[in-house]
Amino acid sequence: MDTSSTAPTDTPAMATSDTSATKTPPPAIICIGMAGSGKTTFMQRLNAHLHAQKTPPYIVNLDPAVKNVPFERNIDIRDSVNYKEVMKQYNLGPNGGIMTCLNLFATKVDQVIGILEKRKDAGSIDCVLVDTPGQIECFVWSASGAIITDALASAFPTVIAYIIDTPRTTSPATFMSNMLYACSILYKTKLPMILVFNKTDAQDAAFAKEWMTDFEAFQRALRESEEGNDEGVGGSGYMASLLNSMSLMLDEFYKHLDLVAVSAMTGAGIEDFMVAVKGKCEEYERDYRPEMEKARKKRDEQRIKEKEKELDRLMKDMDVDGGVSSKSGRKKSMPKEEEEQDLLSDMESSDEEAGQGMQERDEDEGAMDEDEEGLQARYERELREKGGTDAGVLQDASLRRYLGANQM
Ligand SMILES: Nc1nc2c(ncn2[C@@H]2O[C@H](COP(=O)(O)OP(=O)(O)OP(=O)(O)O)[C@@H](O)[C@H]2O)c(=O)[nH]1
Repeated sequence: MDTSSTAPTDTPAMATSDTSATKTPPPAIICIGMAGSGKTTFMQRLNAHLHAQKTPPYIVNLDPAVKNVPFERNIDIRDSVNYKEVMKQYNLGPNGGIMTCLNLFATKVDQVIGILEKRKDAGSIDCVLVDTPGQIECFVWSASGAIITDALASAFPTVIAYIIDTPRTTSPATFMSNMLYACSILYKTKLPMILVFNKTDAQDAAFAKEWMTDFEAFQRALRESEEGNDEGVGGSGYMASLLNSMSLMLDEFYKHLDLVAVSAMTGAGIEDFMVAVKGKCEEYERDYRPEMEKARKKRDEQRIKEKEKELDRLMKDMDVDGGVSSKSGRKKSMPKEEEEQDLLSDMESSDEEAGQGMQERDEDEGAMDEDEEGLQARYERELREKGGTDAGVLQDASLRRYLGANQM
């Protein structure tokens, strides 16, 4: 298979002048957002900002389908897998191609984390930036996306930056859809999240801040859009009441989020974003890491228990526990039901040994038996019809031998 799947290579990140920064672990920022929300532009702006601060980030591109990336990457999925070739070889569409590339890349995630950890230990990383495919579900809802995110989160304080296209979110319906998506990503990844309202040079994000902090303001906007027959709300009472109940439910969710208004185009709000990242990293260390470690410990314990159970079962199957004195012997301390079950299987096996159990029929063998029987019956009938013993026939030594052999 020529998917050009090679080990990820990294381009050395510039060593920072201030190695004291390594005292606090560098954050990993995973940029997720709908297609066209401005992830790449945002990363480009962030990259420029961090370079200006003399803390250049370590950049990982996980979008195999992107054509031009306007900044230097240290690790690029496109160096490991060839998106077009994957599509051709597996006969896939664009989304299937992206998912397969991510799956192939996920098999090398240990190497990627190894590279990152080496750089972290050397103190040459201040921040890891990860760009993801615009087909959000390919990353968020795929097993490989979860593997990559988990691996990163186990090595670095990881923050999700959920990029939102502000001008396209001004209607209560699209706003709510976006919030639900963010909520599901938070639930899926279980990582701290920052809502990045991008393109604020084109549309102020004040309305979003208001809707997220003042439930009544959102209700008002809902009513207005219903009266104005807004896109998605459409005068149907059902949609408005659905949004209404959802906004109540999401009220709790908003409390766990930071909202930052930025313009990737002009650079406004980037500093606020970095402050929010710092806050989320503290939150990660305080709340998320202990939870993650608890979950990992539980998973390991569960795995050990399952292994012990398997081993126990295997030992029983092999009679290593000494519970059986002989094949037909009674088994020590065995519950009645189990004993019956075991007896049944013993019977089955002894039947099999005696050749009475259910066995596959050998067709040739059966045909031969029938032929032999038929021949003997035919011969006896012949004898009877010819009046008992036909000297001529019985004198035939070979036939006598044949009859004798069959009557034995
Ligand atoms: N006005 C304005 N336009 C922006 C801003 N950020 C991005 N854009 C524009 O939005 C469009 C999409 O930007 P990208 O950065 O390619 O978006 P993306 O999310 O990476 O796109 P995919 O990777 O294809 O999903 C481009 O035309 C950008 O110029 C911004 O802050 N303000």
